[in-house]
Amino acid sequence: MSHSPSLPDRPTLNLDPDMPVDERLAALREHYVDVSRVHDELSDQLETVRARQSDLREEVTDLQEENEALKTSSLYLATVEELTDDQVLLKQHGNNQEVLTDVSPRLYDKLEAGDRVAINDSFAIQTLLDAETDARAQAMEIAEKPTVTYEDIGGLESQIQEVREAVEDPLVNPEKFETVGIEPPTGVLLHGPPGTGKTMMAKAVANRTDATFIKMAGSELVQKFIGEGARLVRDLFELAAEREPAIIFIDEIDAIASKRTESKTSGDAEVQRTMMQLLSEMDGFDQRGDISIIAATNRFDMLDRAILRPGRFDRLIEVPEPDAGGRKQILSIHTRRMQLDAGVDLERIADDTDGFSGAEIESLATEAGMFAIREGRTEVANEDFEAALEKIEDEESPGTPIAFY
Ligand SMILES: Nc1ncnc2c1ncn2[C@@H]1O[C@H](COP(=O)(O)OP(=O)(O)OP(=O)(O)O)[C@@H](O)[C@H]1O
Repeated sequence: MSHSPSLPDRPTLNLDPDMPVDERLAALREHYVDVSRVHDELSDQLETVRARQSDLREEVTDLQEENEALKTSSLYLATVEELTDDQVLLKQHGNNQEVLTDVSPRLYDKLEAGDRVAINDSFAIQTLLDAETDARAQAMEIAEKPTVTYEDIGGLESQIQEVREAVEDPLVNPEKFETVGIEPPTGVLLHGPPGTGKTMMAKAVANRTDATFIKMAGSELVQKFIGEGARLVRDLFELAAEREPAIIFIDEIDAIASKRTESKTSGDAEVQRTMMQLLSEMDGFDQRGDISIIAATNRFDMLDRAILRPGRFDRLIEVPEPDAGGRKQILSIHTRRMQLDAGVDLERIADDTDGFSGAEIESLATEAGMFAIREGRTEVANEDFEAALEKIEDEESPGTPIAFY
């Protein structure tokens, strides 16, 4: 190594047996002095090397820490749009921001338009995602702490109560179940028309329990990640185990757990494998600790009953379309940050919106706000809600299924 100091010459001793004794003694003394000197020199060198070793050890520890920090800090995902002469045009996922960034020639050679990459805060490419990581990152939505709370959900008091008992209590007070001597439900299935607050409820429990919220959409497993469904389901449970306490939310579970159809296409076999993986993950579930599973569907009638057996999705909660009281609450929630004219009668609007889901009521409120802006007003008036209602009703052309529940 270039840093190592050169070793001192080894002292030599030439003792001629014919030499007189006093000369041999003198030679030995001299040799002893040489050896002592070399010993001292070597000791010094050893000390220097030890000091250097300890410096290097410290450096290694620092680098390891830095490496860990780099590995654990959050990265964003982006897609390579174009490669210019020596730069890369990226589009960040989520906000669609486009950036031009420099890359090392080594990485540049590996990149192609369409590749997905992980980038840091300064848009520097950290890694090219392989198909596996890519699918995992895309198929799952992970939120450390979703912001939705029970107060943001209108009109589902009894459903919220049931969800709290079935999911929140086992996570927060597991001893309650132990004392009584019952097993908490394994999985909770929320079923009801689209846009009625099923996802919100799952997020609100995660918020309340400080659990990581991990969402996977059943439809994406079978449409987007063909051939990878079963592996992604395994990954989903593995990830939850790494992040526990965690709430796994499987949206549109009907896409992977529908009653078996007559046809025997390869697509069906794939869906079947994905469902079998889900069932086997759930069957081996009790050792998993702080993980809860919530699934949602708006096609309850289509479900394969195998997933509803005890130990699987054994707690069913119906989330219906809101009634007038519920609609009024949802309207208040979605207009609470809006400036409303004193003439706005939420009760009347709730009566006029029979058949609307929570999501549709939210768009009604936004639409009314848009009408006010268009009129140059800052307060939203009754007429804006009326105009919004008319617009939404016009858009629902006959024959378009809003809800196929
Ligand atoms: N009960 C509700 N209270 C307040 N807002 C609601 C309610 N239901 C729906 N919303 C609004 O509609 C949006 C969509 O709701 P959510 O995603 O929870 O519906 P969902 O039942 O999971 O729908 P889907 O079956 O289509 O996945 C929410 O972000 C919220 O703004």
